[in-house]
Amino acid sequence: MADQLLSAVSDYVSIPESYVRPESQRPRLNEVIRGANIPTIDLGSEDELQIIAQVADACRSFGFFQVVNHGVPLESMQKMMAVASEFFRLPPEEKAKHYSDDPAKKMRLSTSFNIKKETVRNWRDYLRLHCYPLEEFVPGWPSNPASFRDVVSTYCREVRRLGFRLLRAISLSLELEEGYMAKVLGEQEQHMAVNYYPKCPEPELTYGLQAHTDPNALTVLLQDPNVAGLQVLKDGKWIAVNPQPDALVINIGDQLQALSNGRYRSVWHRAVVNSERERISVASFLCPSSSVVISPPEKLVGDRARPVYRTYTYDEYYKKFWSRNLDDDHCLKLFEC
Ligand SMILES: COc1cc(/C=C/C(=O)SCCNC(=O)CCNC(=O)[C@H](O)C(C)(C)COP(=O)(O)OP(=O)(O)OC[C@H]2O[C@@H](n3cnc4c(N)ncnc43)[C@H](O)[C@@H]2OP(=O)(O)O)ccc1O
Ligand SMILES: O=C(O)CCC(=O)C(=O)O
Ligand SMILES: [Fe+2]
Repeated sequence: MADQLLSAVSDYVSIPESYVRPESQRPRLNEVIRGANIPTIDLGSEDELQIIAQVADACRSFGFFQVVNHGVPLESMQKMMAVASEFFRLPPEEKAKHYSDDPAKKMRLSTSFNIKKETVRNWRDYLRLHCYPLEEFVPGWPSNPASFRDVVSTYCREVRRLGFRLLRAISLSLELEEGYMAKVLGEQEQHMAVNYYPKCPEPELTYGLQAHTDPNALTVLLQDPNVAGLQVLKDGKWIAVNPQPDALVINIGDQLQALSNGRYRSVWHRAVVNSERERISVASFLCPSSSVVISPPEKLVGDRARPVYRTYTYDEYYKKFWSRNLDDDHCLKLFEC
């Protein structure tokens, strides 16, 4: 029901019980490392070999990096954030038209993560869109704000181009042919989560989105340049990602961890909230289509007797992924040989 949306209420003075995590699962914000940040890679550099080396290093050590000079125009990023903000400011009755709890829907507005299933809620509303091929999905997207479809489809096209450019760099960084990952991952699906995290009066007690890894291949995250909230797990410690105004955040998803035979890492990350400011982020997920077979190339199996993970289809993987809780053990563990 649409009245479950956090954005249907103008301000909270305390958080309802249904959002309060048990003591042992709280974010412990005072223990988070600030000022360390994830690597930043300048994709505009003329030194391609250096870019590829930096990509290899970031994917191995953090599984996360920010990119600048990435080819997505700043204007397009700003318009995407503006239209997302306008969408969540629409009157509740307008947003209610898009509300659904059914995860199989290809366009829906919902709250938390999966309210039919979870025991504790997240401090988050989200709009989820299937984005590829655009001509199939755009007619089903919201038409209010009036510029929504134009702005979001332009942004989606640009992000897709960036995604394929990154897959090329990732292939080369693993000493594979430049088109290897794009070919193996096939005609990739593209999904978007527009995340809205309202101000939260008790941010120590809850999450925007609890710890998880992304089940897809590669994620491109646009975030509010002025409000931090994304945190990445590194060596057992949570590191706060400081947003850079012109940067996009890239992370390796589970499928690239499997295809690289464990060399590149799909790492745990989470979104926390704060009491001062709302935050918006826009996650674009490049996903293999469901029939794609995931198995690393011979070259990356190397001298080992067998790959780290057994061969599976993406369909098999994401059914398993969704049948668990988001913060259970790493889903790839269930596919180890
Ligand atoms: C953490 O957030 C994410 C998400 C992503 C996503 C990257 C992708 O790769 S998206 C590609 C996967 N496709 C979808 O999510 C489309 C929506 N779901 C479906 O089409 C189907 O549910 C299904 C995934 C194909 C499974 O179908 P079926 O076998 O018929 O079983 P169901 O009864 O539909 O679902 C099983 C179980 O999982 C729950 N669930 C399914 N999808 C989602 C979802 N998108 N979000 C939350 N929960 C989901 C469903 O409710 C069922 O739960 P039960 O307890 O009722 O069994 C990338 C990065 C991210 O951070
Ligand atoms: O909002 C964020 O910073 C993280 C979002 C995220 O990890 C996701 O949507 O998968
Ligand atoms: Fe994520």
